[in-house]
Amino acid sequence: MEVLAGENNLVATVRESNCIFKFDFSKVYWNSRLQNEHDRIVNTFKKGQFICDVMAGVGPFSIPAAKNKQCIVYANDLNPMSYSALVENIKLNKVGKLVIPFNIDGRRFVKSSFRNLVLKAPNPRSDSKYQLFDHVVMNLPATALEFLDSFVGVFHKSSLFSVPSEQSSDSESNKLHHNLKTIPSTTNQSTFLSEENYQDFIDFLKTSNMPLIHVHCFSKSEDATSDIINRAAHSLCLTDPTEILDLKESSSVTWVRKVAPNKDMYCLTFRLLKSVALMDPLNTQLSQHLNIIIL
Ligand SMILES: C[S@@+](CC[C@H](N)C(=O)[O-])C[C@H]1O[C@@H](n2cnc3c(N)ncnc32)[C@H](O)[C@@H]1O
Repeated sequence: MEVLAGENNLVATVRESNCIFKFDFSKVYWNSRLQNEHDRIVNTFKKGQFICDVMAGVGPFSIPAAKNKQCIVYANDLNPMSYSALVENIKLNKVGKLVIPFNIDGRRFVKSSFRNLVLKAPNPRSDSKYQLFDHVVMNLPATALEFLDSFVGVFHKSSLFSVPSEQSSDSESNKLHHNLKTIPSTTNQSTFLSEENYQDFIDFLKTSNMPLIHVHCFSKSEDATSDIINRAAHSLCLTDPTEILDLKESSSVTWVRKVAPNKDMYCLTFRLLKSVALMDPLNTQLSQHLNIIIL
């Protein structure tokens, strides 16, 4: 983007969904054509739910979710400029008690935020013993389907209880949890590390709703639904793509907008399968590696 005439200043203040967003157009992503899509997704959230916004930008899903639905949102963006604008917009909209901002890669964010939420249990807002996200939003249409591999094994013992190789995200989230008064950090996290507690968590999962994932993508295919489901299934290590659509009440492929004559943007919504979340990520990586060698 370039200024052709007038002051060389691309800082804008925009109103959307009862919220204010301030950002520098030349440094971050903003598209007012997505307002309907932002509203459509946020309208599916129920009051007080837990949201994981993996590619949050300057906050057009996260901030309305907090301000209009009182959701607790873990909001992340890899671009430091987006992160700074997100932090400023959290302040502008006075949702600092509900939105926790992060500035790390999306894959790492999925793993660490899922683990942190489970380990921060119990949730004082509900009777539930452990807390899971209710919704995950992934709006990076060019590659977000590939990021679905971060959910493989996200609740496997090794993902939940091993010490992460990079500590920064955890210490940052611990610091931020102190600001988030609605979820006090637990003092005795080590109790979750035992075999017995992991079994307790597995029993909890048996009767729990898994998160709904809303992942944006592009497709040029005439049969966009099959194209998108096949690509998602591949990232999720599913041999049968129809498994994604098994839970028909919660799965859908929604057309969002045309971005070029032969290219459309869609949103795939599906409930994370327990079998995917509990897969052993090491075995999966090994079998994928072996497949590559054999092929
Ligand atoms: C299409 S924009 C969407 C932003 C916002 N959700 C919205 O609807 O306006 C995609 C965002 O993903 C961020 N991003 C790109 N790669 C990323 C990654 N590996 N991890 C996390 N965020 C990433 C970009 O900085 C950008 O802000």
